[in-house]
Amino acid sequence: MKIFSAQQIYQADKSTIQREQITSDVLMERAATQLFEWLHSRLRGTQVNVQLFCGIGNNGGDGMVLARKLHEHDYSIKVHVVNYSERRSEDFLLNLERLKDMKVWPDFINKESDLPQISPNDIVVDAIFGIGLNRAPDDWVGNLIRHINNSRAFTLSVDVPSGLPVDRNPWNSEYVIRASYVLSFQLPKLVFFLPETGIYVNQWEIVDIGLDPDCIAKTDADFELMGRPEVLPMYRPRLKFSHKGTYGHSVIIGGSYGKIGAVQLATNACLSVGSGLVTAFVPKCGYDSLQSAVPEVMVLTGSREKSISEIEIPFEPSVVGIGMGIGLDDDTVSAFGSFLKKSNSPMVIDADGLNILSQNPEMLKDVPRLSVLTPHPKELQRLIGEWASDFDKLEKTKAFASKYDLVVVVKGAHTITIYNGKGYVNTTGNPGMATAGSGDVLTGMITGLLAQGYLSVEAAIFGVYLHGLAGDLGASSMGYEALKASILVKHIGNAYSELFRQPEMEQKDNAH
Ligand SMILES: NC(=O)C1=CN([C@@H]2O[C@H](COP(=O)(O)OP(=O)(O)OC[C@H]3O[C@@H](n4cnc5c(N)ncnc54)[C@H](O)[C@@H]3O)[C@@H](O)[C@H]2O)[C@@H](O)CC1
Ligand SMILES: [K+]
Repeated sequence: MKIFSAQQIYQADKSTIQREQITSDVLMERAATQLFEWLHSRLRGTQVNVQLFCGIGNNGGDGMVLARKLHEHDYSIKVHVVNYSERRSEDFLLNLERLKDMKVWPDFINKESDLPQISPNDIVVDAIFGIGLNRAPDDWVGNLIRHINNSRAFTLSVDVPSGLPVDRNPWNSEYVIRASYVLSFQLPKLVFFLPETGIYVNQWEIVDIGLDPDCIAKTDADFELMGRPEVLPMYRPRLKFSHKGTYGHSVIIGGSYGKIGAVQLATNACLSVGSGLVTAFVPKCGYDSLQSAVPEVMVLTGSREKSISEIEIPFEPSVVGIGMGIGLDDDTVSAFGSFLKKSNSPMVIDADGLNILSQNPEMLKDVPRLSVLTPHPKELQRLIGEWASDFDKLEKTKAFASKYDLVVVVKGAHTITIYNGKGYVNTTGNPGMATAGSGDVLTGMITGLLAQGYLSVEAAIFGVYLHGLAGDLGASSMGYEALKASILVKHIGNAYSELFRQPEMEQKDNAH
C-alpha cells in the first residue's frame, strides 16, 4: 500500500471530486460515514458519553458529520468546537449548520475557556487537526490536547492524531494527541511507522473512502507499506525439476573466538530460507562446533585460530553474507577490504562488516553494487552520521544508498528497506525480536534468498517480512520475552506456510 505525502493526498482528494463530479462535502460525508460505521459496529448503541473535539478545518468537518450521525442514532454526545482560527473551512461550516439544524449546539472552546471535564469512561473523538497542520498548536490548544491525554479516556483520532504533522517531528511532543486508535483515510501515513512519531499511535486502521484509484496508481510514492499482498508476488516458487544447484551456494563469512554462534544462526537461517548449499567460512576455533551444530553446512576455516585474517573461497559462491561476529582485528579488517576488492556480485553485509566500513569509508567504493547492508540504528549512525530526526535519517540513508547503489535495511520496529530513492516499510515483527542474534538470522535469510535468485531489493523486503512473520509465529506460542534467535530460525518454514495460509483464514473470518 502506498504511503502518500499530505500534498499527494490533497491531490487524490481533488482528482476524486473531479472524476466523480461530486462536491467536497459529499466526500466528507462518505469519509465520516465510514467513521460512524466503525464506531457504531463496536458500540452497538451502548450508552457511553462520546465527546467530540472538532477543529475548524476539514478534519473538524469530519467530526461534525460524525457527531450528526451519532446523534441520529441516539448516542449521547457532546460536541466541542476548538476555535483556533477564524479561517473556517466551507465544509466545516456547512456541517456545523447541519448539526445545528438537528438542534445539537456545540460549545466553542477558545483561549479563555475552561477545560471541559472528561471522564476516563468517556470516548473522545479527536478531530482537531488533520493533515493540514502546518505549525505548532497554540499553547491553549496544546493544553487542551494535554488535558485529553491526561483523561485516560479512549481516544479515537480522525485521520491522524491531532498535533502530529505528517512530514516532520512535532514542534512540541506534549501537544500531540496520544491516540488509542487512529482511523486514517485511504492510505497510511509515514509517521505511524517511525520510532519518534509512531509512539502517538497505539493502533491504526485504514478507512477506504474511495479515492480515485487511477490517481493513486499513477502517483509515485516515496514510501510503501509492505503487507502480505505486496510481498507475496515476490515469492519464487520451487520448481519440480530442480536440484540443490538451482537454489544457489551461499557462503557465510564471519565469527571470531566466542562469537561463532552468530555464524551458526546465520547459516541455519540461510538453509531454512531455502539456499541450496551453504558453506561457512570461520576461524579455526569455529570448526568443531559448527560441524556438530549444523550438519547440513560445509565449513571452511582460515589459517588462524581465533579470528579471520584472510578470506579464500575455493569456488565461486552465488552470494556471500559477511560480518556477523567477525570482529575488528587489523588483519580481519584488511582481509575484509581485499575480499571486497575481488568481489563483484552483490553480498549481504552486517554487524562488524558494517563497522569496518564506517571506520574505513574508502572501502565503500569496493562494495559490489546492489549489495544489501543491514544496520541497526547505531551501525547506521556510524555509517551515515548523526541525524536530526527520523525523517532526516531516511533522507540521509536514501542519499547514501543511491551514492553507492546499495540496498540499506534500516532495522527497527518497522524495518524500512531503502533502495533507489524509495522506502519499503515492513509490517511484521514484534518487540520479542529485539534479542541477541536476531540480526544474524536476518542476514542469513537475505543471503539465502539472494542465492535463490531473488533480486537484491526483493531479497531484502521479502526476507525482512518473513523474518518478522517467523517472530510473530514464535511469539504467538511463547510470548515476547522467551523468543530467541534460534526460535526464529525454527519458524521460518511456518512463516512460508503462513504466507499462503492467510487468504483461507480471511475467507473463513468473512463467512462468520
Ligand atoms: N483529503 C481527503 O482525502 C479528505 C480529507 N478529509 C479531512 O480533511 C483533513 C484536512 O483538512 P484541512 O486541510 O482543512 O486541514 P486540518 O483540518 O487538518 O486543519 C485546518 C486548518 O488549520 C490551519 N492550521 C494548521 N496548523 C494550525 C495551527 N497549529 N494552529 C491553527 N491553525 C492551523 C491550516 O490552515 C489548516 O488548513 C484531513 O485530515 C481529513 O480529516 C476528509 O474530509 C475526507 C477527504
Ligand atoms: K485528528
